[in-house]
Amino acid sequence: MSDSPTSASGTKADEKASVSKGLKGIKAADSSICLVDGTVGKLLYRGYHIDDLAANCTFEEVAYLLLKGELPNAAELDTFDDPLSQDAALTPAVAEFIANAPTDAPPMAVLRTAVSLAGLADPTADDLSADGAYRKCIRLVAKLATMTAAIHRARQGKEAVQPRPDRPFAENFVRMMKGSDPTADETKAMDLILTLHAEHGFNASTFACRVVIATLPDVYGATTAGVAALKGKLHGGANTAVLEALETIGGPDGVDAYIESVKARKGKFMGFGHAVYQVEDPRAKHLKQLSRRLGEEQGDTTYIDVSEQLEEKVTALIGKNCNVDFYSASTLHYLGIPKDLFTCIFASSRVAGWSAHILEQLADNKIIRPSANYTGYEERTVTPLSQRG
Ligand SMILES: CC(=O)SCCNC(=O)CCNC(=O)[C@H](O)C(C)(C)COP(=O)(O)OP(=O)(O)OC[C@H]1O[C@@H](n2cnc3c(N)ncnc32)[C@H](O)[C@@H]1OP(=O)(O)O
Ligand SMILES: O=C([O-])CC(=O)C(=O)O
Repeated sequence: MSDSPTSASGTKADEKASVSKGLKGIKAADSSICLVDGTVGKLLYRGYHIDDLAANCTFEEVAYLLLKGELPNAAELDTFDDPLSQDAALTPAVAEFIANAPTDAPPMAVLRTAVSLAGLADPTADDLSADGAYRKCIRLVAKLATMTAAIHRARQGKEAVQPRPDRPFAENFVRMMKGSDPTADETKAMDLILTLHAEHGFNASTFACRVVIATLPDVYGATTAGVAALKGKLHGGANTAVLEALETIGGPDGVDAYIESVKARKGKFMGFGHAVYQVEDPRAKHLKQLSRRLGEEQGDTTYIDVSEQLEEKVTALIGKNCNVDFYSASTLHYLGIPKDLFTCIFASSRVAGWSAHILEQLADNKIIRPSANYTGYEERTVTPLSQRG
């Protein structure tokens, strides 16, 4: 059966009908969560500019804003913090799965499975009432950071560090990864990274969450889809690919040769280009500054020096700016995080945006089912197997 109206002649469907490949530029639903204006590089979460949020809010405040629509006052934030910290601990099955996962498995694959497994341990997983779905979302915002930290520890053969309900989110996150208290600077850096990555409209992973939740399964399944989509190197996985590029380049002297090698194999420059921004990604400058500061504090600016050179040369060459993944690579590296964990850090933040979209989709649901411009055979008859050449 054709998936779209066929031509009047009844022969092959019209191959020239207009499609928007990748749904680029198509508005698939109303949403009040995020504005991304790619022509001027403007990003608003619920009407607040990303620069304003980056300067003035913690990740908890941003998560509250995304999920509830307004910034919290102090009392509201306290109330929000309760489930956020109490739900942070992992259930035994999930903790055990992470502790025993193959250490060479991609951390994002472990995270994806852990999120799905967490759904099995929640007897209320299928409750999609407004309250029920909200509680699941908070649970996942709380747990992805704990999962990420536990994955990091397990890969080093170390015991997971339990979350401390009395600690702020970013501090707890770094603490669970390091196994000791972070410095105020490390906590601030993590807070900024989490805020900058939390939300970005109908990006691929968020859209995947919305497609899944729109069939009314459960929040865990929708979030699993988000993790699965974010893993790819054209999306969240680009941050790992950027660090691989920096390692290949080695130092400022290697930049030109690297650019030539990408050109020669007609490859893509990881961390450059964006589906929406035609100008600078407004998050990149924050990460660039943070990366330089961390590099200077550590007395090793190699990767930030290389990144800045690469940015200048690649932008001039391909006419595309760097995106959020570009400077997050050197930043996370300076924070001592191994490159294949970068995308899990991204997921631990983006889960706030995914959750807001899951709740928004549920509040005014319509199954998401676009059509294809069918370009195959119109209709033909089956030749019996014995007669096929
Ligand atoms: C959090 C995020 O997801 S941010 C994005 C992270 N991804 C990356 O950094 C990977 C590298 N970048 C890319 O692959 C792309 O720019 C994407 C996937 C981000 C956006 O893709 P599109 O919406 O198709 O971008 P756009 O329409 O501008 O691309 C048109 C052409 O420009 C060229 N182009 C785009 N980005 C790049 C790049 N980084 N390097 C070289 N050429 C590029 C390609 O020829 C592309 O066509 P193709 O995809 O058929 O090869
Ligand atoms: O919006 C997109 O296409 C990619 C994304 O998630 C982001 O830039 O944060």
